Amino acid sequence: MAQIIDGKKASAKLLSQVAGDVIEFKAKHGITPGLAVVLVGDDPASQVYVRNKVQRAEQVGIRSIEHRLDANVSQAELNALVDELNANPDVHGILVQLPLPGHLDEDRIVDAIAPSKDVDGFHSLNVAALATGKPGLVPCTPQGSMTMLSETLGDLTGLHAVVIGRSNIVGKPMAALLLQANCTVTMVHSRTRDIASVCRQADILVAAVGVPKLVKADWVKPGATVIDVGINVEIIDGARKLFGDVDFASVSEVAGAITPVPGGVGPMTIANLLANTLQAAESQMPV
Ligand SMILES: NC(=O)C1=CN([C@@H]2O[C@H](COP(=O)(O)OP(=O)(O)OC[C@H]3O[C@@H](n4cnc5c(N)ncnc54)[C@H](OP(=O)(O)O)[C@@H]3O)[C@@H](O)[C@H]2O)C=CC1
Ligand SMILES: Nc1nc(=O)c2c([nH]1)NC[C@@H]1CN(c3ccc(C(=O)N[C@@H](CCC(=O)O)C(=O)O)cc3)C=[N+]21
Ligand SMILES: [Mg+2]
Repeated sequence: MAQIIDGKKASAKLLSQVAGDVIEFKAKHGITPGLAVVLVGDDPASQVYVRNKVQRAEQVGIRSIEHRLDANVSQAELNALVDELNANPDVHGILVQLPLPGHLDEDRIVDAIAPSKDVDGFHSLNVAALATGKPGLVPCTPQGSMTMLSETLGDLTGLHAVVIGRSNIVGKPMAALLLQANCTVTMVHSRTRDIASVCRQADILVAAVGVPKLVKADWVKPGATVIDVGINVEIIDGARKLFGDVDFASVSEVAGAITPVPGGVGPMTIANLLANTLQAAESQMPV
């Protein structure tokens, strides 16, 4: 039976570090770090995440400001809000919850955010910084996954990491961080041939797909470390249940260590968002 990597515990540790650093920041600068969360439309799943983010922010002493916009908001109206938040000195971090409704251009909105306030690390300049190993804001989910990997495995040098999924928000930045940590990195996706046999070579297997229970026991090398990023919601007998991209019941009998869903990557994502907000606030202070 695999070791269960406890994301709640890891996130509690990071949150308490951030809370301490926020106290220092306030004492030093006399202001409170602020995070603006922009939610367009009324998708219930997004509302849950946004509520979680706002609650955790308050717990660590970060002021959070929620902006809810109608699903029909125009590109110009959303851009105007982002411009206003960019100019507001009380706002140090800006997160626009994705995905946006289809009539809005996600790339243009993300690139409208001031790079120094881009706590998701999705702005083109932060993407470039990550790709070239320069300092910048790093996406929260991959960052949180790396922390759990390091705590589980120590130095990752030379390990073969396979990342399933190539999205800009998870798969690609995850691969960049693994490469930076000296892993040999393979990316697989919906067009990969014989995906099971590629995954079976992995010492580290990261699943960021959005297909419930896609990864089966025979995709996993015995003893491998499995990071399950997937958050798939199903309603079973009227109750809301979460599933990862990994078939936890069977894979946990083969893997050496595995993150559960819920209680794995999700809580670490939020803790890293708040760590990034503090980092962003620090970077905006006069020297
Ligand atoms: N825990 C957390 O904090 C977070 C969780 N998530 C969750 O992670 C998952 C992935 O999110 P995201 O990256 O945004 O998703 P996207 O839909 O943007 O990307 C999914 C990727 O998976 C690939 N894929 C789809 N089906 C298959 C398949 N059958 N076999 C192999 N590859 C496949 C796609 O391939 P192709 O490119 O070829 O289409 C694509 O690259 C979701 O469940 C999401 O909810 C996301 C963000 C944060
Ligand atoms: N701009 C932007 N940035 C994001 O970081 C972003 C986003 N858009 N859009 C959606 C995805 C998804 N995401 C999650 C964050 C926390 C949990 C989380 O806390 N999950 C809990 C369970 C929460 C529940 O009950 O649903 C857990 O896994 O234990 C899940 C998913 C961030 N995302
Ligand atoms: Mg996506």
